[in-house]
Amino acid sequence: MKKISIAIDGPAAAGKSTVAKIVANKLNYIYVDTGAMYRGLTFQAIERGIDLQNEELLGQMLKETEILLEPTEDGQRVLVNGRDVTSEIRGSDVTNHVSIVAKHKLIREEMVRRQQRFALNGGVVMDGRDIGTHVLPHAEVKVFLLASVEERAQRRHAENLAKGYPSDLEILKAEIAARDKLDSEREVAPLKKADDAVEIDTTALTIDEVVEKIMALAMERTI
Ligand SMILES: Nc1ncnc2c1ncn2[C@@H]1O[C@H](COP(=O)(O)OP(=O)(O)OP(=O)(O)O)[C@@H](O)[C@H]1O
Ligand SMILES: Nc1ccn([C@@H]2O[C@H](COP(=O)(O)O)[C@@H](O)[C@H]2O)c(=O)n1
Repeated sequence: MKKISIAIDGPAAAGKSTVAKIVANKLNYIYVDTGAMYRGLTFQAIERGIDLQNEELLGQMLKETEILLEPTEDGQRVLVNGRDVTSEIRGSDVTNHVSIVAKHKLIREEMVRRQQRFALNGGVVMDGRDIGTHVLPHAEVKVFLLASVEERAQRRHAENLAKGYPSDLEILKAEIAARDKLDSEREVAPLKKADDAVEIDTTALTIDEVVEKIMALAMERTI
């Protein structure tokens, strides 16, 4: 069967990585979480005390930084220069600063180059903010996942509580909205639905229902 590329974009906590992982497993494709790459770089910059507005310095650091995404049983491991930072990059410090790092042109150009290399042979499910518009503009399947900000915050809140992390629903909602605003309003490759993407509002859909819809699109384009 032909191996295609599937691009999944959308705002924060819309369910992109959850469904992307399941679809990739079902199709035996590789899964690329591009947000984890921006998060990995942000983690390292914060740790080194680098000014996140300093594009030149961040760009230089990225050139010297290897970011690996390794598949595991239940998801993926993120290695930054060989160091496992999988859980550290999900912390609130990284989450609340990553959009500053991700707005820089130099950073995006290099990240996009690396992401395109992952997809060279097809057979990839990639999620992010600019996959359908910039990284894989020729992807056979493009999906733009949406859900209301209340629903997204509620889902993230439930996830935090299940993991035993402290969580405040109102703070989460404000953080998600702030990140969406930065990601949508930046000059370079903003969060935006590609003209040819299929929009799926997941507010009232289960994970399985969303997966089914994406699998149906994939089957149409694979045959
Ligand atoms: N359709 C759905 N119904 C209910 N819960 C969902 C649905 N899709 C995803 N979730 C849950 O919502 C939370 C956020 O999902 P996920 O991490 O996949 O979002 P994301 O878009 O990848 O987020 P981010 O952009 O912040 O990386 C998770 O706890 C996930 O289990
Ligand atoms: N293609 C992408 C992917 C992510 N970003 C930026 O990274 C942040 C974290 O992404 P998550 O999917 O892990 O939440 C996101 O808010 C963006 O700032 C991006 O710019 N492009």
